[in-house]
Amino acid sequence: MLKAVILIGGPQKGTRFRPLSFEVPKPLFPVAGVPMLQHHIEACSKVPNLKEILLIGYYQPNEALSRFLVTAQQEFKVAIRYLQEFSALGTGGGIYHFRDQILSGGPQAFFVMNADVCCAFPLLQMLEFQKKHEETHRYIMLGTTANRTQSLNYGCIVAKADTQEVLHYVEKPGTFVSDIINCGIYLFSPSIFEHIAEVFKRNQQDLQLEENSSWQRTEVIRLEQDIFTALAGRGQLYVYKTDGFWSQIKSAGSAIYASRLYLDQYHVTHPERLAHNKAGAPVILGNVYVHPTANVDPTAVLGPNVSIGMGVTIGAGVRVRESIILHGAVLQDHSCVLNTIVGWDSSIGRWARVEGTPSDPNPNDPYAKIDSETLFREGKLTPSITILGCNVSIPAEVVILNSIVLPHKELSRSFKNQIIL
Ligand SMILES: Nc1nc2c(ncn2[C@@H]2O[C@H](COP(=O)(O)OP(=O)(O)O[C@H]3O[C@H](CO)[C@@H](O)[C@H](O)[C@@H]3O)[C@@H](O)[C@H]2O)c(=O)[nH]1
Repeated sequence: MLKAVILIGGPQKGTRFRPLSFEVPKPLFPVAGVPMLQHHIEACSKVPNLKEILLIGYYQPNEALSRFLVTAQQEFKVAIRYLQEFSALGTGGGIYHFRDQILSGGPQAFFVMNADVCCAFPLLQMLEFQKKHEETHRYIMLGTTANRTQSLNYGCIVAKADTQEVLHYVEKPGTFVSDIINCGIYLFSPSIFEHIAEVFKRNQQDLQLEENSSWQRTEVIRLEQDIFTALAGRGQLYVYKTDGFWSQIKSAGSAIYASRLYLDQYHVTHPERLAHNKAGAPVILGNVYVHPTANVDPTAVLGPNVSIGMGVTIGAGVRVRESIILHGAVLQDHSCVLNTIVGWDSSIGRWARVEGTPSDPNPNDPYAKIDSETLFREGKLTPSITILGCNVSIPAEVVILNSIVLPHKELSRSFKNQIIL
């Protein structure tokens, strides 16, 4: 029997996702028409004998999460539970704290996945890789190739060329270590907890020596720095390299990029989710997802890379490209929306133009990843995609460019490169 754990983090971690994470926990933000987490869950549901998925995080239980769990369990016919950490315990501390729940029922192995990645999830291949070398391959991490500069933003893996044994692991190094990076998806045998227990005990001893020590700190354990670095070179940790698509989803801009990757995958996995050109329907360019309840005027032009949410209304002559339109939004006649996320229930007036600047990876570098852009550079807002928070109202005939608009704002004029509070 197998299990899977998805590390969903908690509220303060989603800062690069504001103002969207005000409304919905980041792991539930829709990517290619479905909550980010649903892609992980669907991949797990295709693994034979995977009996349970545990979401571990420090969000307060909330209605959106509970509703999602109920629907996902029904749709994917797999048990899913949310386990709440009392505070952020780190990527290793969370699974250690809930080790009894993970190990109940006696799984031979379990997957651990970061929630904020988008990926083809080659879980079956990882399992096969482990099975082939049962004696040694206790812990497998998914790796992919990045370019030299960007590799510094990730966990870097040096592996033996023939066996793929991890010889050296450095989390976000200061100088170049390796162009193979950690994708944040692992397959562990239960014995991983022995290694985490060692770190836990060491933390305890260290804290006993300190004054004003806090009990909580012994429980904070990072898989990357505390476990992988120590396991490297000991013949137990291996990397399975994938050439499939992979990206982090840290910022709102990367959600649009991740949507593009998943929409492309829908040609194989969910062709029914892709809109097609037909008589009396809007013009579709490239990959577009339209929720069945959306009301789109046949003279609108959508795509490429557009996701239209539940109950959205799109008027005559509207143009949408490289954007996510969240549920209940209204795009009035002849408005134009490019490289933008339009928040829930927002409305864009007639002939208005809402536009952002994409932060796509360099298309000429096959290993380039999306940069998780910082909000400000040299005191100025970096040009990025435009984000309208929920219930924002944009008047007719204005231009909103490279801006972030906080929820419930009623704008009265054009704006450029601004955060509108
Ligand atoms: N439950 C729980 N989850 C957490 C916690 N801290 C982080 N997470 C979750 O763990 C994942 C990793 O988050 P970060 O700690 O922010 O790390 P990172 O900068 O994304 O880097 C990690 O992922 C990269 C791939 O995307 C890796 O390259 C890198 O090595 C590392 O594993 C995210 O899904 C986040 O929600 C925690 O205390 N508790």
